[in-house]
Amino acid sequence: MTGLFTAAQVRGAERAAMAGLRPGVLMQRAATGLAAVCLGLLGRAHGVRVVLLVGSGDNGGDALFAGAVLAVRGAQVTAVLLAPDRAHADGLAALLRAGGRTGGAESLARADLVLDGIVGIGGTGGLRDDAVALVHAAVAGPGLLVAVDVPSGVSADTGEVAGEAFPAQHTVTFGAVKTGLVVGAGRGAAGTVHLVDIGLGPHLPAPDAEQLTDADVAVHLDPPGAGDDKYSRGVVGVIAGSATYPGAGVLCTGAALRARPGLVRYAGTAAEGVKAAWPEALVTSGRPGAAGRVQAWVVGPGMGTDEAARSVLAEVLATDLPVVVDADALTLVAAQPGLVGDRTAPTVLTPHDREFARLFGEVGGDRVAAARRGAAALGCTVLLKGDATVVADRDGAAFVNATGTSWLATAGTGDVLAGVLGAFLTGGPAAAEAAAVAAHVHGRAGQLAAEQGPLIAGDLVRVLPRTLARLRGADG
Ligand SMILES: NC(=O)C1=CN([C@@H]2O[C@H](COP(=O)(O)OP(=O)(O)OC[C@H]3O[C@@H](n4cnc5c(N)ncnc54)[C@H](OP(=O)(O)O)[C@@H]3O)[C@@H](O)[C@H]2O)[C@@H](O)CC1
Ligand SMILES: Nc1ncnc2c1ncn2[C@@H]1O[C@H](COP(=O)(O)OP(=O)(O)O)[C@@H](O)[C@H]1O
Ligand SMILES: [K+]
Repeated sequence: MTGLFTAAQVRGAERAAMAGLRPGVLMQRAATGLAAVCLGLLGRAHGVRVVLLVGSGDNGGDALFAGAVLAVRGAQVTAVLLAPDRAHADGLAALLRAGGRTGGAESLARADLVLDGIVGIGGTGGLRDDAVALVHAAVAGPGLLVAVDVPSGVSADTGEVAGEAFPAQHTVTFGAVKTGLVVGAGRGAAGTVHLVDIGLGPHLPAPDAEQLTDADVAVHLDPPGAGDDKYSRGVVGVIAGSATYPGAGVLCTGAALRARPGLVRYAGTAAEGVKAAWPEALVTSGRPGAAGRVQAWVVGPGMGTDEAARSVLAEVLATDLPVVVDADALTLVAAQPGLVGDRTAPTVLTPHDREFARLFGEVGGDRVAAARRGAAALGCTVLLKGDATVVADRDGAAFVNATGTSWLATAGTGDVLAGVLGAFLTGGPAAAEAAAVAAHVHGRAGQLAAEQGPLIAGDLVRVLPRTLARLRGADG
């Protein structure tokens, strides 16, 4: 797992680490690591033009010391100081000693690399006007955009951008990954995140949220053993689609079958379509109770929101089985929250932003807090979809998904996610982790399918076996 941390948590760890170190050591580690990443990105230093955007805090200090390292290696380094009388004095002296100089924003027009040291974890509110003007000039220029610790303008804690932010292609972050680099608008502004170890590890508290790695997911993908049969692999029940629109039922059932093949039962009005597409599924057009025993239900995609759908949903939610509540079922729960309020078995709600708003009010800029708010309000697990899907449990535990591709923004991919999630809910991990595993697998399937060009939802189902085989082989 990759821990995600808030600015306050990182500052606390910094204080503890500093207690045993000479002043300035952590900044030297940060700046040396930053310069090494820049050298790696540039391929060489000699003759390369580097421009530093320098605010008056330690973030600017990091940029100045890294600039000094690059200048010693032969780079032409120019520091643009936002507040010349308040720039980090030792950092500026080091840069000048190394042959660097100070200059104006016009240097950005010829930069090979721009280091954004305007503001890091000490930022508050929207980026100020003078900083915004520099960011615009950097974007207009040809340089590779690299943020120091956090792209200026991004909230390190939440990923919110109040106003504008430095649109980094790479972010070199120190000590720990901040939550705001991987979620919401911050994810888009951060580009590729590089973590530089500055020795905070032993001093960091439990993380604010977590990201699963391929290896974390692989432990939940054991192949069947000699003693397994179709029932022991988990029985998923799917209620999705309608006679007129069977697609959601076909996608959801196919995803459940492909994700963790054991047994999938389908109950609903898309029975004919599902039977034709998936002869492996046990299909009934009757009510959920007629489907036979299942270990987890997926209910909602394309099922409609009429009284018949409401009554089917109520029947499923009245069981003591884990349930994935998706799409139309979310609309029904928004109208009647009591449907899930009394459940003790795991319930995972999987809204996109509009569905979330109907249930809990607008998502807002802090997506992790929003998911936590929803989970606490209904005592459920909430999987909030997005380019970085967030999972929050009712106890506050949270995951931010690290996989995926914007090619997933196409109809029906959510139906596939619901089916995959149903499959993982039948065994193994607890609800929140199952949801995080499903989002991870779904994102990897999207990446794999997108290698062949634009994907449609059915492609995700087709590549699921190969996705799982690849993940099973993951060792880190
Ligand atoms: N923690 C660690 O382990 C380590 C931390 N390290 C580094 O220290 C950094 C934190 O440094 P920090 O505390 O000095 O704050 P920082 O991010 O430079 O911000 C303060 C500056 O921003 C300005 N400013 C504020 N808001 C603004 C806005 N909206 N728009 C524009 N400007 C704004 C504010 O201006 P002022 O309010 O003072 O006028 C002041 O100039 C951290 O991110 C990392 O890089 C590493 O060196 C080593 C280990
Ligand atoms: N821009 C994007 N980048 C990455 N993933 C996305 C993006 N847009 C949507 N997704 C993912 O695609 C899926 C869409 O689900 P949903 O909105 O329910 O669509 P549908 O109802 O058509 O199935 C979710 O898993 C979501 O996280
Ligand atoms: K920065």
